[in-house]
Amino acid sequence: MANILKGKEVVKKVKESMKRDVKDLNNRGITPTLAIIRLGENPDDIAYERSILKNCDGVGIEGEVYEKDENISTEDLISLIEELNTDNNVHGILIFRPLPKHIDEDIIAKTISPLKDVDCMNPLNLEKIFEGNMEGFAPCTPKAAVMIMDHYNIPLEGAHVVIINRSMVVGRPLSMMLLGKNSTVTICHSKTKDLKGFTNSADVVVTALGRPKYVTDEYFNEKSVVIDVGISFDENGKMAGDVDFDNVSSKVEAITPVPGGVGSLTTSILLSHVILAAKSL
Ligand SMILES: NC(=O)C1=CN([C@@H]2O[C@H](COP(=O)(O)OP(=O)(O)OC[C@H]3O[C@@H](n4cnc5c(N)ncnc54)[C@H](OP(=O)(O)O)[C@@H]3O)[C@@H](O)[C@H]2O)C=CC1
Ligand SMILES: Nc1nc(=O)c2c([nH]1)NC[C@@H]1CN(c3ccc(C(=O)N[C@@H](CCC(=O)O)C(=O)O)cc3)C=[N+]21
Repeated sequence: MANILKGKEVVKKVKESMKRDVKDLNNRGITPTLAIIRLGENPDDIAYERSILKNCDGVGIEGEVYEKDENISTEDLISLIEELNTDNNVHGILIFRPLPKHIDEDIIAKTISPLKDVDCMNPLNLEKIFEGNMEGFAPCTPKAAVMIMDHYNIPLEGAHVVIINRSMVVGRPLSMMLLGKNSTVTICHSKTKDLKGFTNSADVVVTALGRPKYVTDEYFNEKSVVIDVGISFDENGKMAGDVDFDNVSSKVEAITPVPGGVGSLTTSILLSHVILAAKSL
């Protein structure tokens, strides 16, 4: 049976320091506040929003949702972000991605104030990640994946890490963070030939396909470390990762569960960034 890399232990550490910081901020009359912009009804976004709001309550952060039609114009979205940028009661801004196809993502990313950019969308913040500087607002999901591996002492220096995902939320920034850890990184995606060949020869495999239980034991060897970022819901509404946990956990060295893995830590890291923003504004 594999070593189960639970997010819970890391979440606990992050939450403890958040509670202390919120108390200090409250004493100064500040309630740390996150503005969430959701365009349309994407189930991935709604799942994240639900988790964020639940966790906000637990630590004393105010979560405000700005739900807009997915057909909103780039101009209207820019106006909303500019209002939030100048609102002194808002400390962090999160926009769910991917954005609708007609929106100019470059302009939107540049519009978010770098000081409120809690999920690292602005190129000024992203640049730091590309340079290997992980201070400040690192993208929350890649940061969660790296923190879990660090917590459980998974060696990353010199390790071959295969990432199945090339999105701006997960795969691309994660590859840069792992380069900063001296890993050798391969990014795979839907056009990759012989995916199993790559994953079987890797030391660590990070999956973020968004396909419940798609990845089976044939993808791994006995020494594989498996970090499952995928969050989907099966036909009964039950949360599932990309990896067929029951089938894979009996073979590999270590694996993150879903729920209770990377996703839970992503949410806590986001909230810790809101507090960081509130402390520095
Ligand atoms: N745990 C957490 O905190 C988070 C979880 N997620 C979850 O991660 C998943 C991915 O999210 P996101 O990056 O936004 O989604 P995307 O749809 O942008 O990314 C999916 C990636 O998987 C690749 N892919 C899909 N099918 C296959 C396949 N059969 N073989 C190889 N590669 C494949 C795609 O390739 P291509 O580029 O060629 O299309 C793409 O790069 C979702 O389940 C989401 O809910 C997301 C963010 C945070
Ligand atoms: N700019 C942007 N950044 C994102 O990080 C981002 C995004 N857009 N769009 C949507 C996807 C999806 N995503 C989820 C994260 C956690 C849960 C989740 O359910 N978390 C649970 C626990 C899950 C578990 O236990 O594993 C919780 O925190 O309580 C779901 C979905 C983030 N995403």
